[in-house]
Order: sequence, then structure tokens, then C-alpha cells
Amino acid sequence: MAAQQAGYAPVLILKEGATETKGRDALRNSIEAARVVSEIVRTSLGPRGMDKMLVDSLGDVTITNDGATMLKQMDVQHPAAKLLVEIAKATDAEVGDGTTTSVVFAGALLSKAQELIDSDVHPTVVVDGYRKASEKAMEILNGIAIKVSPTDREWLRKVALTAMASKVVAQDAEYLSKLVLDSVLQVAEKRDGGYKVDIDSIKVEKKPGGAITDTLFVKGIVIDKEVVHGGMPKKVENAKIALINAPLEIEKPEISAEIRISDPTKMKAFLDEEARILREMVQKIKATGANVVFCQKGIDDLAQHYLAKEGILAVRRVKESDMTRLAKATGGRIVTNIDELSSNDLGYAALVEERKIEEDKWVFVEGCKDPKAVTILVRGGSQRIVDEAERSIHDALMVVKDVVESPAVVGGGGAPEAETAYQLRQWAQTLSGREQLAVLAYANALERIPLTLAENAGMNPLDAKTELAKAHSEGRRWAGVDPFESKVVDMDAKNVYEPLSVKLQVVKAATEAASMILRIDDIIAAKGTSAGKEGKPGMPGGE
Ligand SMILES: Nc1ncnc2c1ncn2[C@@H]1O[C@H](COP(=O)(O)OP(=O)(O)O)[C@@H](O)[C@H]1O
Ligand SMILES: [Mg+2]
Repeated sequence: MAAQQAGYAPVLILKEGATETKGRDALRNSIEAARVVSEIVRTSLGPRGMDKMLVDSLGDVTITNDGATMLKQMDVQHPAAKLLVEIAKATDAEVGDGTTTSVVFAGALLSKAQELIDSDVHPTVVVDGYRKASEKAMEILNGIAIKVSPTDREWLRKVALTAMASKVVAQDAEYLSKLVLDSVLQVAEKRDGGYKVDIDSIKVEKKPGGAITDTLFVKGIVIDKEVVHGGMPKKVENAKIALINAPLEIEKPEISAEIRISDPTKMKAFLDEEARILREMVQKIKATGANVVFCQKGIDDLAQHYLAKEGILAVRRVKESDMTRLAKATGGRIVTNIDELSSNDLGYAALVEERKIEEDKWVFVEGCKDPKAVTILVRGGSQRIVDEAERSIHDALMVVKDVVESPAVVGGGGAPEAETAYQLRQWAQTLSGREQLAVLAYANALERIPLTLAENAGMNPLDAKTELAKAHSEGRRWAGVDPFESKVVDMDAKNVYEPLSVKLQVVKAATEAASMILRIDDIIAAKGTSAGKEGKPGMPGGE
């Protein structure tokens, strides 16, 4: 690109081959790219949404209904489209659910914005109006939400079921939701007058085989490693567990050193010395009363032999994350120096046992006393099924965590979106001119959520829109779309609830992404990037 001033040579500020798209064209281009992404996930929203089959560059196939998974695997190139993928990821990390909703909503916000811009409303006015509308929307959502008790299993069960209703494993949702509740409530810790749930304390381990209903909740930790030595016990009851983050080996020097021993008796003395050190290590462990050892590092063959002779069950090279979970589950402390190990550091489990899981041998640590880390062992007919089950369990764990931490729920089926749209429209009457237009556009975009649910269930969106508007004007605040019966119903009567925090996050994330895209008036793309390539309008990179 060159900027030319009279009398001067052109000033080159961009690299050769770079392209620049400016003003309204740039904006239109970005909006289109983001909308393409939103269109793709739109048909998968809700329990009657379609699944997507994703094939990655290695040919691996994933079948999923999970918005976050789809977007992560789509490998989107256009910068504006990438922004939408980012909000899906942020929503996934923040609240774990509502990813498809936030992308569909952001896409709708952008469509409505395009209409306003086409009728000569400046993008800045739209952005300001959207910001005000989103603040009001959050206020409305907070106002209509139902406050619940954070440990009330009935409410938690309802939100877990709603999160899983839209997934491939929906028919087993009832069974899985019980395991999800058991896990979250087990690891929840009281803090600052409320509860905190560390989702990493719930280990989700999976193994194809059996049925989904063979999925287990383990009050402890399952380690995907076997007992290190054949002579060790495979089962220890009343386990006293040492957690060691130090090698049970003689540390070899970093650089290879050579030791020359000429005298055979010296050789023996050298080996004896090694054996003595290892035996001492094992004696120290034994002296604390430990009968199980989990070691984050290696265990020397000879040390294994001594441990076996003492009847101690040991597992080596345990992952750091599993060591942390073992500490939380058994109440033990991880020591980094064997000399410091004492009986106070030992954890407890009623049973430590190696079991065969299909072709593998795994160690189960169970029957812990009030463990603050637990395991869900996912089973199912195939790798694909356990993968999708794992994703659904993740969503359910997250929504239950959301409610335990911020105990408030709203109805599902697009009811809160429809109610918020209804109240926003009334509020818009108090605003003036162009601002009012932006708030109305925002309300229309929110309404796209129940309408998309309706469309995906094969309903006529216009009929659904009229019915929803009527119901909400009559004060039926939880009137939403029941995709199974393809009609507008009161979601509270259907027991379909979602965490308030998911809806707040959807509003926040989608508004932020849409605003960011609406502020773009210049795209400068390096040569060869897709945003810089010529493309047809509507496709990423289109001019
Ligand atoms: N049984 C149900 N009846 C009506 N709506 C439901 C039901 N189960 C889930 N939903 C709705 O489906 C939507 C979520 O769909 P989903 O595909 O999980 O997308 P997201 O990734 O946004 O969570 C929410 O609006 C939720 O209320
Ligand atoms: Mg969901």
C-alpha cells in the first residue's frame, strides 16, 4: 500500500502482497465471515439439533453436538470468524455450557447490526446500543432467576439433565446425572459463605467397552497404570498410602560418567552399596507404616524387589495431576524427600486394588474418607461413544458446578431469552431514536435462540414467534420451546432449567464478540492469509 503526497515518493507501509480492505466493505466482510460460522453451528442447537461429523486432517472422525468441540476442530481462518470461536472457547472455560447459544446469538446480533448499518445507522451507535441492552438484559435475567439451595439435589439434577438432553448420550442422561451430582457434591468445599468446586478434582477417565450404564463413580482415584512388580500384592485393604515425588532410584549423574573398578571385590562393594541405599529407602517407607506407594518418578528394579518383599503395593511414574488428586482424595501429603516421610504424611483408602479394564490393568484407590477428589470412569460401546459421553459429562459437571457456586437457575427452551427480549422491548420505549433501534435489534437477536430451537424441532418459526410473544405478554415468563413436542410450553412445568450464570455468560460473551467485530473498519492482511485472499462475498476472505 502506498500513501502518496505531492512531491514525495510514495511511502510504503505494508509488505508487498498484503491487502487492505477498508470501511463498510471491511465490516461487511467480517460480519459475513462470523455469520458463516454461526450458521454452521445453528442447526445443532438444542435437544433436537443435528449432530456434526468432523473429519480432521488425519482423517479422524468425531461425531458431536457440542458447539465448543465443533468450533475447535473447524480450524477457522478468517480473523472475525476466529473471534466467534474464541467466545465459544471462553464460554466453555467459564461456565462449560451455552457455547452454541453464544455463537448463534452473536451471529444474530451481527445480522441485525448489518440491517441497521444498511439503513444508515453508524456502527458506533449500534455498539453503544448493544452495550446498554446487554447490561439491561443481565439485570432482567437476574430479576427473573429462581434462587435455589446450592446443595439441593433436585435442582442440580434438573440442570444436569437439561445440559445432557441435547447430547448424543441423552437416553442415559438420568443415569449419568446421578454420578455427576455425586462427584460435584463430594468435592465441593465451603468457602466465603458459599461453595467452590474445583473441576480438576473430578477425574474423568474413559475406556471403551461395556455400556454407558457401566460408567462408574469412584470415591477415590483411578490410575491408568499397573502395579509395578509382579511380586507385589494386587490388593491392599486399609491402605496407608505414601505419595512420593522423588525417584526411588540411585540418581545417575547427568553426564555419563565412567567408573573404573579393577578389583572384583571392589565391584561387589560398589553394587552392595547401591543395594544398601535402595534397601534403606524402602526401610524408611516401611517404617512409616505405609503399605502402598505412589511414586511420581521411577522405581529401580531392586527397590521394586525390596518393596515387594515388604508386601508394599507400588505404582511408578504417576502423573503430577494424579498425584495432586491422590493427595486430595486420600488426605495424604506429597513428599519430595524420602527422609522427610512420616506416618503423618500417609493418606488413607479402604481399598487399593489393581483391576483389569479391558486389555489394561489399572489401580483403583477407593473408599476414601470424605475425598476432595473423585473419579468418573466412563464406559461405552466404542471410542466415539465414550468420547462424546465424556464431553456430555463435562457439560453436566460444569452446569452443576455453576449452580453449586452461584445458586440461581432460569428456565430452559429459550424461555429466558424470550422473556428478556419481551422486557427489553418494553424498556426500549423509554429510549430515543437510534438507541431504541439498537436495543430493539438486540431483543430480536435474543429471540433468535428460542426461534432456532423451534426451527431445529421442525416448527414454523413465525408461529413460534407469535405464540411466544403472546405467552410472555400474558406474564408466562418461562414460556419456551419444547422441541420434543414441537410446541410452546411453560418450561417450569417441564422441569427444564439452566444455570443463571450460563445465560449471563452468553449475553456477555456474545455482546463482546459482536461489538469487537462491529468496530472493525480496516482489515490489513498479509499475503497468503485467507483474509487477504480474494473470495466470494460471504465466505471467509471475501471482499
Ligand atoms: N428438554 C428440553 N426442552 C427444551 N429445551 C431444552 C431442553 N433441553 C435443552 N434445551 C435447550 O437447548 C439449549 C441448549 O442447547 P445445546 O445444543 O446444549 O447448546 P449449548 O452449547 O448452547 O448449550 C438451551 O436453550 C436449553 O434450554
Ligand atoms: Mg448445552
